Amino acid sequence: MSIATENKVQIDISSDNTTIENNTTQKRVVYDTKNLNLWYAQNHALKDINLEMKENEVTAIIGPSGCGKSTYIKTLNRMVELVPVVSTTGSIAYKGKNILDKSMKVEDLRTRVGMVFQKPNPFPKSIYENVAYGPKIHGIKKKALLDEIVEKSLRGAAIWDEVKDRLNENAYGLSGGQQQRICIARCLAIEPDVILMDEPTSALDPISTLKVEELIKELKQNYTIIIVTHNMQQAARISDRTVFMLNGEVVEFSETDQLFSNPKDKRTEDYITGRFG
Ligand SMILES: Nc1ncnc2c1ncn2[C@@H]1O[C@H](COP(=O)(O)OP(=O)(O)OP(=O)(O)O)[C@@H](O)[C@H]1O
Repeated sequence: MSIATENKVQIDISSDNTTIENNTTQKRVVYDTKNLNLWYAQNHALKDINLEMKENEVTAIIGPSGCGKSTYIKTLNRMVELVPVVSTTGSIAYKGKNILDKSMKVEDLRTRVGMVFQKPNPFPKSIYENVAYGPKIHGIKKKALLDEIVEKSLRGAAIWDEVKDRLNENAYGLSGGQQQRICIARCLAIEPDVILMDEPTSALDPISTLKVEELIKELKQNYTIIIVTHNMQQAARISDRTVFMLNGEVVEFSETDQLFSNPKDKRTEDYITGRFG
């Protein structure tokens, strides 16, 4: 069943997943955040956040230091709960289910949602073992299947050609940029739907950064990507939509081209033109 509205937007309500359809796109909403508030003890770090993130898109989150970017992205896999003083109100629906609900098993969520961090953090193991680790934990034991997953994931992370002859070497022997792509391969090996990236290139040189950016653009064909970045040029280069946050609030959320060329809010304009932050 669908509801057609005057501006030809159709909302499919036949399943528990919301689909927004117009003449050119039909993309499912993967994360639907509604009235999210988060406190670290008394510190009100996220204030009434309302955001929709769609499948096969890159959503960038930008804003000055301390505005809540990392806090928000870490609520999307509930990593933020590792801080004991955290409390929340509101909801974050992931494919229709509220992940903040205590009945949601965090292990299940994290098999669907992978995360790549600011500093490459491979395990002190071989390249092969880094990538095979997740599938092994999920019970895959057959060597042939593990080999297949490792190769597919390394190809997916655009690093297979660089490492295929040294799979048994320690991942620490790779460059920072290569290590970050190993971490992305490790993430792909568990076949997530979503990849969260918290400043994934901030520790990388410009050439490695470019490779990871190219990779992100390719990965969005199969994954939904949400990336926190300090680098506005990066957000402009790789994302479909951009969120601008300030003091724990979402100031503006729109298509990336629109946000950078024609911001609606004066505070967004001031930030992207370098007047503060
Ligand atoms: N573990 C924590 N315990 C207590 N307060 C925290 C914790 N992490 C973040 N905060 C507070 O939450 C607010 C938002 O911080 P957050 O790290 O999310 O911002 P950010 O936009 O990611 O900043 P940056 O760009 O510097 O990484 C800040 O006031 C910060 O001090």
